[in-house]
Amino acid sequence: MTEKNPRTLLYLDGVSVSFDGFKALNSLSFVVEPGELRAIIGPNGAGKTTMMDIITGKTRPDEGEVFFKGDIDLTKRDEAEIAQLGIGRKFQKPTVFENHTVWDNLELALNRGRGVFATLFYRLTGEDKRRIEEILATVRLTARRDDLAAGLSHGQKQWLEIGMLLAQEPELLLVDEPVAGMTDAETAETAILLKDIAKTRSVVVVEHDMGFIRDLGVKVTCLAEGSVLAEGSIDFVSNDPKVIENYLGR
Ligand SMILES: Nc1ncnc2c1ncn2[C@@H]1O[C@H](COP(=O)(O)OP(=O)(O)OP(=O)(O)O)[C@@H](O)[C@H]1O
Repeated sequence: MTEKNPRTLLYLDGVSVSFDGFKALNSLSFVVEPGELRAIIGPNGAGKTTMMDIITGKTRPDEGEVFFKGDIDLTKRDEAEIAQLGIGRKFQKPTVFENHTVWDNLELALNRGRGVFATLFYRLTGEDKRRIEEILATVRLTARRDDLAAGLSHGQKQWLEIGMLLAQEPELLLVDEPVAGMTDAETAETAILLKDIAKTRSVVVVEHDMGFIRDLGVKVTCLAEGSVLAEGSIDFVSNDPKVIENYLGR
């Protein structure tokens, strides 16, 4: 049982969910503190995606507690409400608007909460522009601001989408396999970028790339068969015989 602290940003305890009798999550407990960057590793089918689905309200747990910012019960909220509460999710595949410029993608993301009609007549304030400039710098796309998103590399599209999520000012950002398909240079830059982002919010990143996880240099949680197998520094986790047997040694 995990001790619940009112300052804890995300708190999962004893979370289980089954699909057709198969336990995808099995009494999972997981805690993220404000401003924390956490890496999640684990074999295929370990429950990493299902855990993200539970946090974002896509899947309901059969059992267990899921709280955000101390006392907000996420199991009672739907996906839209959870996004509104400040939980952003980056899926594996980038879904940027290819035929719009980098700047316009960020402007659209900034306007997302305003509704279609309001957006049509909305003019960016100086503050909005300053915010977009800041996001461009964070996601390393200042020099590409006027280029169509279609012309970006795969890695840059991933960064743009992270920028679009930042426009929503999430307190918790969930990022699923961001470096899959990236070049080595982009992968190294993504580790720096996520560390920058985690200076102002919490980030949970799922990845299989162990070099990238090592670059992050943060606490790692290894999931297997729907629960936590090991948790701690990368050296601690990667030397755990259970982790070697279930994941690294495969
Ligand atoms: N909606 C669903 N219906 C049936 N089974 C599901 C569903 N979602 C997940 N599962 C099963 O639950 C298990 C956990 O899957 P999950 O996608 O969470 O693992 P994962 O750790 O994200 O794996 P990967 O690294 O391959 O993405 C898998 O065996 C999967 O087939």
